[in-house]
Amino acid sequence: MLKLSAVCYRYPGADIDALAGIDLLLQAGDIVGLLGANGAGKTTLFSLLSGLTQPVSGQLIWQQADMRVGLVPQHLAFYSQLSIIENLTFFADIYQLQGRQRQQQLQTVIDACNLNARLKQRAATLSGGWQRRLNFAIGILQPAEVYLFDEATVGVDAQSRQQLLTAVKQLAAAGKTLLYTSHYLQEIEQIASRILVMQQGKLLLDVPLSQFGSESWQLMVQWPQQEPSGWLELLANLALTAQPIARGSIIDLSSADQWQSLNQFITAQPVQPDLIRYGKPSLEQLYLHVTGGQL
Ligand SMILES: Nc1ncnc2c1ncn2[C@@H]1O[C@H](COP(=O)(O)OP(=O)(O)OP(=O)(O)O)[C@@H](O)[C@H]1O
Repeated sequence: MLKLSAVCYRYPGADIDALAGIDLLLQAGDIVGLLGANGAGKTTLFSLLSGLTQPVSGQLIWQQADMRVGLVPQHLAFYSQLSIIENLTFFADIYQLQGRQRQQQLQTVIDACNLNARLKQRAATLSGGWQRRLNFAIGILQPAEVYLFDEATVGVDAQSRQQLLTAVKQLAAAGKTLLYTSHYLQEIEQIASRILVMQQGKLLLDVPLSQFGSESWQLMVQWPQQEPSGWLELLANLALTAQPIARGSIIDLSSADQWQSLNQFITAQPVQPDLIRYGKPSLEQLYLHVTGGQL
C-alpha cells in the first residue's frame, strides 16, 4: 500500500505547480492506468514515486519503509555500446541479483520482452522498437513491489506489445502495484483495473475500470458549472449508484423508469448539461469528456 496525501511539486523556477495536491491510495495487485495530456504531470508523479525528486509539500506514505520501485522510463536508459545481454547482466549486477534467482529473472524478462533473437546485438544498432523492449526488460528485471511504466510501449510492434502487456498483467497477478501511462487508450482498457485522469497537475478522475466494461447501461452527465441542487437528492431517492466525475456523475441504471425520472429532472433545468451520454461509454469517450477533449 502506498498513499499520497496532498502532494505538490513545482520545478525550480517554474510559475505553476507540476503536481497540485494529489491524493491517492495504491493497493497491491492494482494496475492503475494513468491518463493525461502532454504536460499533465504523469512523469513528474513517477519521479516522486521513484524517489528521484521530493514533494515540495504533502506526503508519500509507504506501507513498509523498504518498498522498492521499478521504473520503465519514457526515455531510453541503457548503455548503447553494450549488447542486449551485456546490458541485462550489468543491470542484474546493479540490482544485486544472484544465483538461481538471477538466472530465472534474466530468462523471464528475455522471454517476456521477446529478446532472444538478438541477445548479442549492440543496443545502439537495434531498431527503436527493440530498444524499447530492452528498456522494458531492464525495468522489470528489478525486484520491486511497485512498478511504474511511463509510455513503455511507444514504437513497439503489435505482437511484441501484447507480450509486454502480458508481462505487466503477470506482475499484478504476483501482487505488485503497477502504475501505467500510455497514450494508447485501448492498451489501458486492456490491462488496467483502475483509471486515473490527470490534468494540469491535478487528479480529475479516479474510477475502477469496471465502470467501462459494465454490462449495465449507464448515464453519464456533466454540467457546465456544477451539479444543480436537487440532483444528488434525486439519485439518492431513486437508490442509484453514482460515480462522481468532474462536474457530474456516471450512474448505473437498471430500469427505464429510472431513466425517465432523471430525464424529467434534467429537461426541467434552466441550465442544461453540456454532456449527456446514455449507453456503455468507452474509456476514450469518457477521457475526452472529462479532460475537455485533450488526448
Ligand atoms: N525539468 C523541468 N523543468 C521545469 N518544468 C518541467 C520540467 N519537466 C516538466 N516540467 C513541467 O511540469 C509539468 C508536468 O510535466 P510532466 O512531464 O510531468 O507531464 P507528462 O504528463 O508526463 O507529459 P507527457 O505526456 O508529455 O510525458 C509541465 O507543465 C511541464 O512543462
